[in-house]
Amino acid sequence: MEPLQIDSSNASAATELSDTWRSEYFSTSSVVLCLLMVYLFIHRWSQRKLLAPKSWPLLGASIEQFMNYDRLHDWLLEYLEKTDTIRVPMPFGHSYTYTTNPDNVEYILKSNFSNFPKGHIFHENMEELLGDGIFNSDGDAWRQQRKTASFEFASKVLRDFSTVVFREYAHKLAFILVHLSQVQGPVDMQDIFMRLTLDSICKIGFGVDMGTLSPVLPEVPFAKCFDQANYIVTLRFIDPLWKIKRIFNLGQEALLKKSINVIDDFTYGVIRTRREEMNTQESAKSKDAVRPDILSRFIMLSNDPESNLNDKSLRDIVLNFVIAGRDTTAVTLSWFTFLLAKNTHVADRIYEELCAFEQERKQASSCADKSNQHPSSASAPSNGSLRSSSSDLADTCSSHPDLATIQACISAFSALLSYDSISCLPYLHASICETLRLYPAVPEDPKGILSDDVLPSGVALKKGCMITYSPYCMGRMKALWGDDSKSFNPDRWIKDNSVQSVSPFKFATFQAGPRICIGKDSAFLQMKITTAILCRFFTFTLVEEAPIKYKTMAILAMAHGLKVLVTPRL
Ligand code: HEM
Repeated sequence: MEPLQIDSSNASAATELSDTWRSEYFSTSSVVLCLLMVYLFIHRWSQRKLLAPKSWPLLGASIEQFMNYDRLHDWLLEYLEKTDTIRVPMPFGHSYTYTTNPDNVEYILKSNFSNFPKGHIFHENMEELLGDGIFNSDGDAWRQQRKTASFEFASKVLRDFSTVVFREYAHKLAFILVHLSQVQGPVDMQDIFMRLTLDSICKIGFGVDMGTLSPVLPEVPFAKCFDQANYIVTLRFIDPLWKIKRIFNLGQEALLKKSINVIDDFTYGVIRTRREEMNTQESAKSKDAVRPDILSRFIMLSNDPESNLNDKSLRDIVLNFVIAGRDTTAVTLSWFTFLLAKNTHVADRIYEELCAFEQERKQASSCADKSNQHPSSASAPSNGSLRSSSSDLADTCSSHPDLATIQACISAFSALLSYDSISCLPYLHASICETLRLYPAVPEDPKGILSDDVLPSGVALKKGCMITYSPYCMGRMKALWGDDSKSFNPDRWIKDNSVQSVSPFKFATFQAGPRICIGKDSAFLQMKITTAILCRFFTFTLVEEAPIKYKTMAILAMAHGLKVLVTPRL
């Protein structure tokens, strides 16, 4: 066989061609690369004076945001301290604007309210968890729920019912702490507060006894899945790929699906039970059928075909009230306890206020008892003659602090706490406000933008993007609270021995305007009753090795809980 002949002139031509092609390819690539570098350089250079996060083409500032996700609020604060409104560019030309300017906040929440609904981005991101509930709806759907819920919250029946429930559960909590204080080792107060508020909102909201607040601290799959779902839907705000992950049921989105199933099973179960109770002839006749809980009112409303309320709407309503009533109050109580553990002088002042309150109340009730027995002798009793059996008990408590007497003291003290009586605890109230200033339960509150707009500070807003006012950053701004804005100082709230009200557009922790938090008074009622008992009977010591930091999600929860040592105090 003839060997294959290679035409050497053809081969060298081919080599030459490929060399030329290669060198052209490399030089073109080098030019493109250089142009890209120049473009990137100019892109970044043109932003050198920008006080907001700098962007990259196509990606916006998402890399920087992702890298700071665990400390998102403080990352924003670093920028917002330089200028009160910033634009954070996101991938594909989208952007989030953040503001801490009270005039802007008033404009968004009140003056031009109709241009800043929750919007479709928020609705879409939150839909699996919140559905079309009050937190996640606009227009008529929101108005209808707001009207019914406002009516409920304004009722004295609900207030009285809530007071009894809050007192009962706070009392139960204190007994559990007495028990746990005898056991060596730290207690996770955030977990306990979550149980407290879950049990109370389920009782007040749906008339259901959950029993999660019990000395054995049982596992609560609903609560675990609820927290997981809350975290994952918040993550969607910075993850441009979440929809793809949802379609293919990948990663966090797969976990979300599982969590939602558990949540739904629980919620539909609550609705079914309540509906059955209301439908049975026997309970319809009993006075229990007209329980003052929120779900019962909505179920009654759903019987009217014009209301358009079905089981799915009731499910959404239930979950929205759980997120509203459970997490917000529990995390505030956790941050409050954390701040007291770090500021023992504040804990001591609250304790003194509560001891004085206890003394006064006992004297007042003793006076009332005496005047009931001897109406003619009501005018001038001497202090010495006013010793009631409960103050005798207090003496016993101090001298013999065994478990049974501590518990008896707690019970006697709890009985003094009512809606009216707790209104005269200014320092305690101020300490809660101060906690909410530094650690607002809803740290960032985003709104959609319906049409192009300009904020009072002059910043332009683009239709379809998002504007967020940041209660977390606002609470820490020197420009709003002075040089000591980052320190915990309840006295800043007090003038002439009473708590000063502050504009809700500056202290925006409960939002403001037409969508202001409906449960604000209820939250204060529960927080004051609970903290009064806690501060009167316990001290809390932080456990060194446990770092306290927040987890970035819709609610400002502590990432690793709040591990403390609890010591009874008499
Ligand atoms: C420390 C406790 C609380 C804080 C800091 C707080 C804060 C807030 C904030 C910032 C909003 C506006 C959220 C948004 O943009 O939609 C809100 C709304 C709301 N809150 Fe609260 N909240 C607290 C407790 C409660 C409680 C205990 C309830 C009821 C049980 C409640 C019921 C509601 C409801 C129903 C809304 C929706 C109002 C609407 O959109 O019209 N909140 N709350």
